[in-house]
Formats: sequence, C-alpha cells, structure tokens
Amino acid sequence: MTWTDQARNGRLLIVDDAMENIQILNHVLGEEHEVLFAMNGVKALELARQHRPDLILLDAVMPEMDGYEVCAALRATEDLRDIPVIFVTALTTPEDETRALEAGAVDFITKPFNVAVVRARVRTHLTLKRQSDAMRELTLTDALTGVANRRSFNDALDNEWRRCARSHTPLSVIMIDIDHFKLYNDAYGHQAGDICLRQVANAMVQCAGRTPDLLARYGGEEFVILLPQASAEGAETVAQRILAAVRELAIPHRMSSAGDTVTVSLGISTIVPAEGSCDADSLVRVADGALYEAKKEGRNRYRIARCAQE
Ligand SMILES: Nc1nc2c(ncn2[C@@H]2O[C@H](COP(=O)(O)OP(=O)(O)OP(=O)(O)O)[C@@H](O)[C@H]2O)c(=O)[nH]1
Repeated sequence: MTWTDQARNGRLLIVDDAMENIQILNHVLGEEHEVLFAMNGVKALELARQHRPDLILLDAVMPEMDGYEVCAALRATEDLRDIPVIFVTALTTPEDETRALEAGAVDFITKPFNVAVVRARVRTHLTLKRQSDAMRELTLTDALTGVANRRSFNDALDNEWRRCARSHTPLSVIMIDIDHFKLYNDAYGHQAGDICLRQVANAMVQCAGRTPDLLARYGGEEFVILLPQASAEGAETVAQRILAAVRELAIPHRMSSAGDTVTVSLGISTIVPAEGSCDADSLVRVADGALYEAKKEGRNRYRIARCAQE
C-alpha cells in the first residue's frame, strides 16, 4: 500500500462553529476519511484527546475559544502536539497567515471552499503524518525484536519519573539478562541466537501487559522493563512471570550452568520519585546491581534492590 493509499483512511477532526461549513467539508471528505466534528474549541480538545485524529481542520474565528487558542492548547499537550492542524479561514492577509503559522498550523484552506484544493491539501498532510509516524516508530523500535529500543526507554523513564513524582506513586524497573548467551551463540550459532532473542522478547511482552508498562531492549542480550505505579511487590510478580514464561519456552541450552534450557536473571529496583531522592539513572543502575547479584547467586532468578534514599 502506498503512503497516499494509507492517507485515504485517516481520521479527521473538523472544528467549526457553523454547521453549514462542517456539512460541506464532511461532504467533500467523508467518503475517503473518517470524520469527527466539533462546534467549539473545548469540544475539539476533548475529541482530540479521546480519538487522536490524524489531522485537524480548524476554523480560525470562533466565539469564546478561537482557533489560535485551540492550536496553542494542542501544542502545549504532549500527546496532542504532533497532530497537524490546517486552519480554515476567510482571513487571508499576510498577518493572518503569519499568526496561524506561528500558532503551529501546517497549512491553510480558505473559505469559500474549493473542493479539489481541500481534498488535495488533506491528502498531502495525511500522507506526511503517516510518514512521520512511521519514521518515529522506526527510531523508537529495536529492529531485531520489535520491542522498544533503549532511546525509547530513556524517554519513557524521564516522563514516568516526573509523573510518579507528581502523584507520589512508586516506579519500578526490572533489568533482565539472558543467562550464558555467549555460550548459546557459540553452541547454536549467531542466527539461532537472534531467534532466541526474539522468542524471549515476545514471551516477556506478555508478562508486563498493563498500558504504561514498557519492555525495551537495553542492548545486546539485556532487556529492561519500566513499570510505572508498580510497587516492589508488583514488580516481583512480573519478574516471577518472566522467569516462568522464559522457562516455558523450553529453548534447549546445553552449555548453561543454570539449567538445560534458556533462562534469564533479573534485577528489580523501586522508588517513589521525589526531590532529593536518587535520580532516574541510578534507579537503572541499582536494578543492574541487583541483576549482578542474581547472576552471582546462580542465575535463573531475580533479586530486589532498594534505591539508597527510598
Ligand atoms: N545472536 C546475538 N547475540 C548477541 C546479540 N547482541 C549481543 N549478543 C551476544 O550476547 C553475548 C553476551 O555475552 P556476555 O555479556 O559475556 O554474557 P553471557 O554470556 O550472557 O553470560 P552471563 O550474562 O554472565 O550469564 C555476547 O556473546 C554477544 O555477542 C544479538 O543481537 N544477537
């Protein structure tokens, strides 16, 4: 499917205080796209939050909250700031255009509408949105296993650290390392090693399934799980599930000192983030220390550590 084909199915949010304009745009765009509409700024923001449209067509002049304010509110909201906005306006002076672009609009559609121009602009911006989504996905995903990569984990860790600090809730991290993976590669070959990494990643994804949880490949044969709002006990339950799930894969490993099959070792650390408490990086370091302990004590097990100032 080409990018343009994909753009055909995009979800649009049309915001206009005049029903007549909504009807015209719906008529022009409704066949190719899923169309939502709102007649004021507050409703527009509510729908954007609920339905995450791919593109917003926004009337510049509306009573109470105008298009510029809606655009500014979208840009100020982390989850919504990447949704492209096209201003729909009868105002066409260079000052109006500048103001809209400065507010964060990507383009204009002028009233009265020209059907062909509306369709073409919407298609172009949906195509660009699809491409930038795909690009972002690539930069955040580990190519071998399909789980998040380290960069994606670091971003999530920073965000969740702040979120948990605000809500005074715990944040847990589990570092996971496949046992004797060098020997596995030596015994079965690097390609089999790659397959093993994929299988283990896939099994672990199922073990940390709550929405904010994030499994990432931290590097080589090391993985990490971020568990926002999870206490040490909660993280321990996830670690137990992972140990069991990897054992159940029953991937033979004749060179391992930890068993006949592939196993993992895990290190858990938990903190309620607060000012003056250890920082996000040391949360990971402490989990890594616990992982080292688990390795030293025989592998195929987990260990829990505490952050110094918890
Ligand atoms: N097949 C494959 N192997 C990888 C990949 N990334 C890292 N490795 C291998 O993973 C191995 C990690 O070895 P070590 O760090 O010595 O650890 P280990 O053998 O797992 O031993 P312990 O951690 O002490 O149980 C190295 O041989 C790396 O080459 C990968 O993408 N694919």
